[in-house]
Amino acid sequence: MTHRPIILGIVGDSAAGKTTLTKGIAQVLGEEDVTVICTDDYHRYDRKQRAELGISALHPDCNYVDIMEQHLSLLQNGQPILKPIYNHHTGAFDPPEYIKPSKYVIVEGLLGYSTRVARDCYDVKVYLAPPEELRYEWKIKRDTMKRGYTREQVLEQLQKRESDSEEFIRPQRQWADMIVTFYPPQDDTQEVNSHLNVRLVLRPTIPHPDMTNILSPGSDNSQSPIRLELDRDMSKPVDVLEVDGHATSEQVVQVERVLCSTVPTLMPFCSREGNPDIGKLIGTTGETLQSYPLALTQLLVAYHMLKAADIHQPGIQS
Ligand SMILES: Nc1ncnc2c1ncn2[C@@H]1O[C@H](COP(=O)(O)OP(=O)(O)OP(=O)(O)O)[C@@H](O)[C@H]1O
Ligand SMILES: O=C(CO)[C@H](O)[C@H](O)COP(=O)(O)O
Repeated sequence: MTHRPIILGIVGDSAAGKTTLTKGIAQVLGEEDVTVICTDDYHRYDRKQRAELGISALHPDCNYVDIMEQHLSLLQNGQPILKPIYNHHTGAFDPPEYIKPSKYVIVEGLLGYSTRVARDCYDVKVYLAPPEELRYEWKIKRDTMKRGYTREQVLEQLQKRESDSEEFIRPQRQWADMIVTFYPPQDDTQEVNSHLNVRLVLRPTIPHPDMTNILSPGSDNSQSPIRLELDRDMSKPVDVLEVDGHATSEQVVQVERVLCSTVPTLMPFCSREGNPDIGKLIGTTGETLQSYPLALTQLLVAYHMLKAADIHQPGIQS
């Protein structure tokens, strides 16, 4: 019998942090159990053709959205796919690869929630929405260091793509179960990336863990480095979990405890169990950073994957 994998979507604009979050979650779930698909592989044109046609990679017409949908449906049914490969170093396509889905599949990319068929394939949907200034900074550093662009070329691209970002990328926020925004603390715009705060918008489209006991009843939590608040997102009511970059290990452990009390299989991945890699990321200049806000984000997403596995794959979870 073919087991149906649990599928996580991670969508957001270019350099919003999708690959970084994907790597962290795969590390939490165990890389041998995770298949990662990047939807950049479904680009219709290579870099040279896009420049000639004057079309951006963000436009649905610049992508084989139909093949992406078909592959998502196959993966959802536990079937293998023959996936194209877009190579960011050469700006061209490599020979396709044959992929069999593991227990968990993470699909990250630009247009993952752009159609109903695609959206219906995910168990958990995350959208990344850093402030545009931070995203620009990340994109300039990443594209100049890893994709062979000059700073001027990246800035020109960002400017040219803005209308497609507005029309095709940002509206996908509405379909997410969880919206993740890393941002620098207000009092320090030069804050290093490991101390960024995170704002997690939790939509009631999936059952989130009950975190009310991390609040001291009756007290004002506005000054606390970890806060649970009620708010609105796209005019709909949501819960918001805020974690400041300077939250201490003890405070973070409190939240980890809440997550692990409902999903004990998450326990080995928590920082209190001595998982040294949780929250680690490679910075834009290749340096290794560690962030508690990132660690908690990874754990919360992993929590939802493990919960979904409990429901859809009973018996095969370790
Ligand atoms: N949470 C974070 N904290 C600090 N730095 C981050 C974070 N997320 C991403 N970055 C930095 O931003 C850069 C771009 O991130 P990443 O490659 O994950 O984006 P992406 O959304 O996958 O981009 P693309 O879609 O263009 O491939 C990374 O090189 C990393 O240094
Ligand atoms: O928006 C992007 C997501 O990564 C890239 O710009 C797009 O995939 C094209 O890649 P490249 O710039 O390497 O040709």
